[in-house]
Amino acid sequence: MHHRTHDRDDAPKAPKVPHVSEAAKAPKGTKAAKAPRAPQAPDAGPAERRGDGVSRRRLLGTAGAAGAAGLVLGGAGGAAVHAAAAPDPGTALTTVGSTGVPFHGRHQAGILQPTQARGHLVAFDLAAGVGRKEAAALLRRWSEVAALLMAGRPAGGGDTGVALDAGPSSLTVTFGFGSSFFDRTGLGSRRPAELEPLPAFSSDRLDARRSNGDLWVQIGADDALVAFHALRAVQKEAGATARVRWQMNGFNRAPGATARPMTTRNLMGQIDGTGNPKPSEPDFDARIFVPADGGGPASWMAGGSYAVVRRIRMLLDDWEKLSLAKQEQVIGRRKADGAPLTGGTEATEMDLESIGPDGEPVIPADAHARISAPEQNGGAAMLRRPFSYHDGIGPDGEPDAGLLFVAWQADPLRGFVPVQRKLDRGDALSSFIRHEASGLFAVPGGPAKGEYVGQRLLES
Ligand SMILES: C=CC1=C(C)c2cc3[nH]c(cc4nc(cc5[nH]c(cc1n2)c(C)c5CCC(=O)O)C(CCC(=O)O)=C4C)c(C)c3C=C
Ligand SMILES: [Fe+2]
Repeated sequence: MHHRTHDRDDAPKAPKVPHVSEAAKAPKGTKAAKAPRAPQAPDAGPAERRGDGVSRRRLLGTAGAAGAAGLVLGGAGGAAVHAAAAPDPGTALTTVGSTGVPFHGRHQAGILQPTQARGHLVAFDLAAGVGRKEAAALLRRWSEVAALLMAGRPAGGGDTGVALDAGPSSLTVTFGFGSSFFDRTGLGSRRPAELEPLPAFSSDRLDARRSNGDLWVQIGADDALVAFHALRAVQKEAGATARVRWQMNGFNRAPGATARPMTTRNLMGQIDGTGNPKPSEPDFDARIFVPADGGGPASWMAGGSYAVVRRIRMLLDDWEKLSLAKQEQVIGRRKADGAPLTGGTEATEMDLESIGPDGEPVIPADAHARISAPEQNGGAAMLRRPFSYHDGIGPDGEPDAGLLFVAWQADPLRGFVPVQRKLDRGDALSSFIRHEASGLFAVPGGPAKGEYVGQRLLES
């Protein structure tokens, strides 16, 4: 299978997918939304998502034509599927499989890229007796395998073959360090102040066994087998050095599922991601990434970011009993199109001053979108890049489903913490959600070529 890469000249050089025009080649960098408050990169729909200038309609046209050809040739739906792996490169159905993300770069992959259709979040604890040297060797092995898999290549000796016929499918593998990693490896003096444990919130119902961890890996791909393959490879490389502490599996809308590029929906049915900071905004980098000028004990974090991970259960049986109008009041935005209750489109700014004929604010005082907005929190902002999850029905007879909330910021004290403090005090959504697990991880900047993730911490 031929692979395309999103951007950057350090990407593996591979032939392009035939039938995708030159216009489909990815421009450098992540494309920024143009309209104010437009959906930002991680949640934008396929054309924006890929940053490749191929319109959704155009992709559909390609897929439609190739699918039809498969049906004609094979005479069955299954044949159309197999056409993607057939030797004739002209039969590619879409670019979903062939799209790759570079492993090397200023930031690790898996932060700025659009959320993928499938995700795995895994925390590991170092085994007893393991120290800095073994941890460094593990990060080196993990980096090597991630680079191979993200380029659509096998993991090396003993590859399981699970992803054999697929391209990289926008696979990203992202690595982070929990606070306990620094104690375990004798690196306490290098622990960033930003990794100070999150404060307790009154609504927390946290399960310690599914929280935190020495190391954290986020895997995302637009194909479930590609994601699983990467998960197994990462677990295998952990070997005797680290063992899984917890694992959570998530999903998002598949690219191409909607008729036009759209911000994704969560399991409550809301368009979720609209208010995210946009890479085009002047303060985006400062809000999301650690600056290079540190020079202190945590200067190894330059270009990195802090990931707040929360497993947030949705109390769907209760939520689904609410009328549409009530649901919209809880969020402050319309369910159908994500527009603020004060009108316009999804891209329109909320008018937080607007008063309705009943004398009440049109966007209620306890509406989630009002309370969490940066202008209500001294400018605090984070890049939300979540996966939904569904683990069947819980012992309480209710769906064990919700959001694997992953928020990225340069400093949790200027991102997640002040916003969650405010939400904890009076968010209308809080009756319908429960925070069940939590983690905070330092995610270093991306590796340069020849480097592994975390090398600047582990070898200097
Ligand atoms: C502490 C941070 C946040 C938590 C926890 C959180 C949970 C959570 N949110 C939704 C659904 C929506 N959130 C929306 C907006 C929004 N949420 C946060 C922060 C947290 N959310 C922020 C900073 C914002 C943006 C506010 C703004 O600038 O306008 C929305 C509206 C659409 C959008 O902007 O994304 C929805 C819907 C759920 C379901 C949830 C927990 C399960
Ligand atoms: Fe939210």
